[in-house]
Amino acid sequence: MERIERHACAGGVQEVWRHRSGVLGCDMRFAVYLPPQAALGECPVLYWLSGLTCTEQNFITKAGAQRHAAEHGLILVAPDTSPRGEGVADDAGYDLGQGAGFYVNATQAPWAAHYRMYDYVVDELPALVDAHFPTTTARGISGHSMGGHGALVVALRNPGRYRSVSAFSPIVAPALVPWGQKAFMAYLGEDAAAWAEWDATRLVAGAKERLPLLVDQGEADEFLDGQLQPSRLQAACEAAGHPLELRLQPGYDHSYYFIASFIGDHVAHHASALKE
Ligand SMILES: N[C@@H](CCC(=O)N[C@@H](CSC=O)C(=O)NCC(=O)O)C(=O)O
Repeated sequence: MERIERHACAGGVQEVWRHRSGVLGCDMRFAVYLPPQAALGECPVLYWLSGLTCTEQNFITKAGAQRHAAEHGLILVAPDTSPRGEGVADDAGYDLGQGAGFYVNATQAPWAAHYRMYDYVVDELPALVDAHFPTTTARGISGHSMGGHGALVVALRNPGRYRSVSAFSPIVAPALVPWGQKAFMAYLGEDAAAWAEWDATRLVAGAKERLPLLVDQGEADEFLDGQLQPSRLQAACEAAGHPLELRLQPGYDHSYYFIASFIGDHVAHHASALKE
């Protein structure tokens, strides 16, 4: 593992690391923010999953989360959004292939050889982070759009592993919208049953743990009706009795300006669960 960036930030340190991923079969980068408290002892970790077209850079350069993490003593970890490299399958579209891993384990050629972002986020990355940084066992997970879908699915599929979960503008029902349908057809094939395992609105009904979901959604989001459809998550949560706080924010779009406006609330939400 090699550190390739280090910047003083909000009293702590923002770093970017490169490592060989055995799960993905390629070199990967992830960002880690170490708050000032990490110099003195162990801190809980909040994982952030970014959206389509992102790398590990978007969140750390645009969201302004570091000052909130410093206030609450949380380590932030933000991985890249897919495997990458010359030998890794790709697509001409921005919504499939490199930059668009969708946090699933692909089963179909040519994607299955490298696209296992779920295993990477759930197992390989936390093991690496815990081995190299001063972490407690307390973990939260959040994300945006494709990464919001990823955060919800990862938390719902892993009862007991995360103490908190939240999302900005998540793709809540990927099996029913164009972004998700394109990715799932490519990565998972035609079997609808396989798709349901990666769809938050389908997973809520059978969730083994009723971990409260915090979701922020901009009402002026250009993808709201076509790709995001948060009312589907609301209906699924109501039917299952799953706690959901869905906050519709007037005037906000899909961008990181929206995330930057409310990331403080999300970090505080995670901190209250992670520091219990
Ligand atoms: N057509 C756009 C789509 C890309 C886009 O909007 N990406 C979002 C996430 S969308 C869902 O996962 C994003 O986070 N972009 C990066 C950023 O820094 O804003 C395009 O290709 O521009």
